[in-house]
Order: sequence, then structure tokens, then C-alpha cells
Amino acid sequence: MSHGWGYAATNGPDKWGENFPIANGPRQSPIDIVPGETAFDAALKALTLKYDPSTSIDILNNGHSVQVTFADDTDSSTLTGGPISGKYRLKQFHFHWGASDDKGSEHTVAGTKYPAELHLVHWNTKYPSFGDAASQGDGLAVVGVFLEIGADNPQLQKLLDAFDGIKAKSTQTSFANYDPSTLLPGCLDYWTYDGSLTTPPLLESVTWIVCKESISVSPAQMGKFRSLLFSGDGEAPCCMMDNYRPPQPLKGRKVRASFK
Ligand SMILES: NS(=O)(=O)c1cc(F)ccc1F
Ligand SMILES: [Zn+2]
Repeated sequence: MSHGWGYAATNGPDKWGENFPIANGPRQSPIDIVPGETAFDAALKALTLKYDPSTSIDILNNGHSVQVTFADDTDSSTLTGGPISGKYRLKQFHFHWGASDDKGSEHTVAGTKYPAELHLVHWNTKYPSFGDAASQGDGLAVVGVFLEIGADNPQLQKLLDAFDGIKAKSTQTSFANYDPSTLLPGCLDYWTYDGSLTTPPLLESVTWIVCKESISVSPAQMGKFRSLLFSGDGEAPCCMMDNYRPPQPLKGRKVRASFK
């Protein structure tokens, strides 16, 4: 039986191309963002993120990350503006993080790695569903937010407090009335470029919107992320950490900035 993809030496990012050849495609993510090589684009609009807390449903350990899933059958939680046209619906958010505070983010900024990165995943409502959108070049828009070591983050703590019920792979609990806008930085200046999902199937369908400003996370809170398990109940426990893909070749892509 073929072992699924993961982040270990045997099934990690260096091996993904064996089953997903798009791993070596022209618009793969993440990337290293070099501010001095980005171009300010005055035509870029401000991000409009309108989230309805009542659309949050559950929190899940899917064996690769921790994910909060949202009801996406109406336009209650949406992304408009920014670099995109039309309206994109929030589907889920999740995180990537490291085994230590010196790594963990997927995007990097002039080579700097952050301890974690939040991804808010939205799909283009010109398509009938997330699944359909995920196979289209303009199907998805993911807002990335860096987490930086600092003060305890009370909004993050609401999530972390739910982790005890989802330690093992394929466990989930209900998670209602959570407002993900409380995880956004105060300033929504961003970089944007055309990229991909950062895990298999690595589909090249993502307009990336990476916030310049980070949010805080304390060392103790980072420890809580690392207490989750890649492994399932009854398996040898394997702590969930270093669940990030390293930066990929830019291959001629331009990164635009919404700010000077
Ligand atoms: N890390 S990601 O935001 O590119 C991502 C989002 C999905 F919905 C599915 C797979 C992914 F890898
Ligand atoms: Zn992600």
C-alpha cells in the first residue's frame, strides 16, 4: 500500500513530485518574498474580509495540520477586493509551524522564516464549489499571516484550548462562533502573486495574498501547536511539527505589493 504524503524524510516535500509531478510546475508555492524585488501596484485594492462567526463549524486534526472549517453554502464569510475580481467564500483556515521558533512558516521574507503561518482559504464563487474552484487558475485565494514570537495571543488561545480534543489524526470537535478576523493583523498591507496549494495535490489555482504585518504568538502557545499529533489513535505518537513546504522557484513570476 503506498504511504500517503506527509512531512517525514520518506514522504515529505522532496518526495511529493513522485506522485504529483506539478510539484515542479511553473507556479508553485510557497516562495521567498524579497521586498526589494517586489513592485508596488497602485491598482491593487484594499482587502475586504467580511467573516460571520456563525459560519464556523468545527476544528479538525487532519493529520497534516489543524483546520477550522466554515459553512460555505452562502456568501456569509467572504473575501473581496485586493488583487481578486469577484467574490470568494471562506472555506477553512489552518496553520503550518516548526519544531522550534526559528522555522515553521511556508513563505519567507528575504530568507526570514517565522515560527508559524496562518492560511485563510477562500474559493471563487464563479465556480459551483471549492472542489471545482481548486482546479481553476483563478479558483482559490489564500490569505497568509505570519505568526511572530511575542506576547500571548488571546484570540489564538481560543483555538489552542480546543486542541485537547483533537490531539490525534482524524479527530474533530465542534467549534462554533469563532471569528477568524480576530486573527488578522491591524494593517492589511500585502504582497500578492500567482501560486499553488502548498500540499498535495499542489494545484496551481491560488492567488496568494501574504500580509506584511504579523500577529503574535507566545513560546508557550507554540508549544501547544507542537502537542498535536501527526499520528492516529493507537499509533506510535508522532508530534505534529515542521509541517511546512520550503520556498519554491519563482520561475519568472512577479510579486506585487499593495503598499510603498
Ligand atoms: N496550504 S494551502 O493554503 O496552500 C492549502 C489549502 C487547501 F485548501 C488545500 C491544500 C493546501 F495546501
Ligand atoms: Zn496552508
